[in-house]
Amino acid sequence: MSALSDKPVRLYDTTLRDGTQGEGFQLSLLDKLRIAERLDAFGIDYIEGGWPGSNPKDVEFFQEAKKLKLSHAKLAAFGSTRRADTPVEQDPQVKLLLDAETPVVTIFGKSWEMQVTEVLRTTPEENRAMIRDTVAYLKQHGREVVYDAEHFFDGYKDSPGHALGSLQAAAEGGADCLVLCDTNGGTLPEEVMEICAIVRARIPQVPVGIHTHNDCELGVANAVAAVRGGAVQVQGTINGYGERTGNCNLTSVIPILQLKMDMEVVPDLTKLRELSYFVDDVSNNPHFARAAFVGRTAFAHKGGMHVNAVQKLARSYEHIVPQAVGNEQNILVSELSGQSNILIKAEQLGIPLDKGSAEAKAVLQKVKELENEGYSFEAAGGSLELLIRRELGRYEKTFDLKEFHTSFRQYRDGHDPVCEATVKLYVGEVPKYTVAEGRGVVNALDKALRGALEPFYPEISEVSLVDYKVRIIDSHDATAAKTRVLIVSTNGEENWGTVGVSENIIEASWIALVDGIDLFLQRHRGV
Ligand SMILES: CC(=O)SCCNC(=O)CCNC(=O)[C@H](O)C(C)(C)COP(=O)(O)OP(=O)(O)OC[C@H]1O[C@@H](n2cnc3c(N)ncnc32)[C@H](O)[C@@H]1OP(=O)(O)O
Ligand SMILES: CC(=O)C(=O)O
Repeated sequence: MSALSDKPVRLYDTTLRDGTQGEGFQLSLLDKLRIAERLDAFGIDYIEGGWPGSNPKDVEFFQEAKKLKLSHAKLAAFGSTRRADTPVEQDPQVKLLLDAETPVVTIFGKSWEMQVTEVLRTTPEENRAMIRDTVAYLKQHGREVVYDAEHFFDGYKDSPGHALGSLQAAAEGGADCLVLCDTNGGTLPEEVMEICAIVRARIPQVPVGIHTHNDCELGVANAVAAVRGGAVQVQGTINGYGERTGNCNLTSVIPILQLKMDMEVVPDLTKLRELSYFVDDVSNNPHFARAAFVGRTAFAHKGGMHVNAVQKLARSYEHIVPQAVGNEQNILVSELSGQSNILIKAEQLGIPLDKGSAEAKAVLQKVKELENEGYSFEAAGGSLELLIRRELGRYEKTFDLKEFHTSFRQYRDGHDPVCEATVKLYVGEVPKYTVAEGRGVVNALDKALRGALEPFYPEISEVSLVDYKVRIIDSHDATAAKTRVLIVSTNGEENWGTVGVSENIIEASWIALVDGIDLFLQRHRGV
C-alpha cells in the first residue's frame, strides 16, 4: 500500500529549504528547529529541513532535529541525484543525505532534455541512470524516497517522451512519490491539470505530487489544478516564501483544500493565522496585510455598502467565516463609510448609537471632512475614538495647551546635536511650563508634555510611544504638501494609533502625540 494513501492529500512543507532560497528569508538553526516544531503541531505531514550537502547549518539541523519530539510529521532531507559518471555509493552528496538519518529523503533530478545536455552536460541515458541509481540506493537504505522532477512541465511540453522517461526511471528505482515541479513557475493551471492526469495514467503505480512556484501568481492555482488532476502530495511554504517570487503558499492552499474542496488535511485550521504570523516573526519579516485568508485585511470591510450588508449577513461579503482560519472581521472607518461603520465602532466603544440619529450623522460628517483634509482613521482608532467621544459629549478636557516651542542645535565642536522643546499648558487653573531635551524633536516634545502632565496625572508614566510614521500627502487644493503623522502608543497591554495632519511636520506630530496621551487619560479616568 502506498505511504500516501490514508489521507486525500499530504502536505509537504519546504519553508526550511525552498523558503530560505527566497530573498530576505533567512533562518538560524534555532529558528529552523522552532518552525519545524510548529509545523508538526499544526499537522504538516512532511517537513523538508534543508540540504545537508549545502552548508554546515543544515547538517547540524538534522543532528539537532533528532531531539525534537515530533508527533506527526516526517522529516525529509533534500539533495540532488548522484553526479554524472560517479557511482552512487561514492557520491559525497548522497552520503550526506544518508548521514542525515531522516525517514524521508527527497532528491531532485532533471526532466527537461535541454537541462540535461546544457546544464548537466551529460546524455539522457546517463541522466535516467543517475535518477534510477540514486532512488534505488536510498530505498536500499530504508528511506521513503520523494522524487522531485525539476522543470517537469517545461520538459514535458518540450519532449513528452524524455520527461516521462525520467519519471519512469525514478519509478523503476522504487520512488514513493513522483513530484511534478513547475520550477520556473510559468505553467498555466489547465496545463498542470492535464499533464498530471497523463502522468497518473502512464505511471499509475506511483502517487504523484506537485511543487509549484509563483512567477505568474499561479502557485496556489496550479497546486489546486494538480490535485484536480490526481496529485496527492502538495508541496509549498508558509506565507509563500521561496526562490524568486516564491512557492505555492500553504497558508492559502491549505484552507482551499479543507474548506472548498472538502479534504481534511489538518486537524485544526483555526491555528493557521497564528502559524503564518509565527513564521513572519521568526524570520523577522513584516506580515503581508493583504494575504488571502490570514492577512490583516482579508476580512476588513471599508465601503459603507459592504459594512451595512455584512452586519445583516456576514457572508454577503465574506467567502468563509474568518474564525475558521483564526482570523476576524474588521470594520474600517474612512471617507468611504456610511453610518453603519460608525455605529459598529461606537458600539465597540460601549457607546450605542442609532442609525439616522443626529450624533451618528455628525460623526460621519466629521470623519469625511477630516479625511478630506488628509486625515486617515483606518490605522488611527485612537483618534477616531476621541472624535466620537467629543461629538457625543463623552469627553472631558484634561488640559489646555497655551503654546509649545521646539529647537534643534547643531554644534561645530563635535558635541552631539540637541533637540529642545518647551510646553506651556494649564490643568484647570494651574499653569505649567516645562522644558526637555530629546534625541529628536518628537522625543523632546513627548518628554516636555509628560513633564508638564505627570504631576497631575502620574498614570501617564505607563504610556510610551512604539511607532512613529510620517507620510507626505497632497493637500486637497494641491498647492502645498501636507504631512500626516501616525503614532502608535502603548500601556504595555494595549496599543492605540493616533493621527495628526498639518503642513508642518512638528505640528502634525504634536497633534498625534497629544491625542495619544489624551485618549489614555479619557479611558483611565472612565469618562
Ligand atoms: C530547483 C531547485 O530549487 S534545486 C535546489 C537549488 N538550491 C540550491 O542550489 C541551494 C543549495 N546549493 C548549494 O549550496 C550549492 O549550489 C551546492 C553545494 C549544492 C553545489 O555547489 P558547487 O559544487 O560549488 O556547484 P555549483 O552550485 O556551482 O553548481 C551546481 C552543480 O550541480 C550540478 N547539478 C545540477 N543539477 C543536478 C542534478 N539534478 N543532479 C546532479 N547534479 C546536478 C550542476 O551541473 C553543477 O555542476 P557542474 O558545474 O559540474 O556542471
Ligand atoms: C525541486 C524544486 O525546488 C523545484 O523544482 O522548484
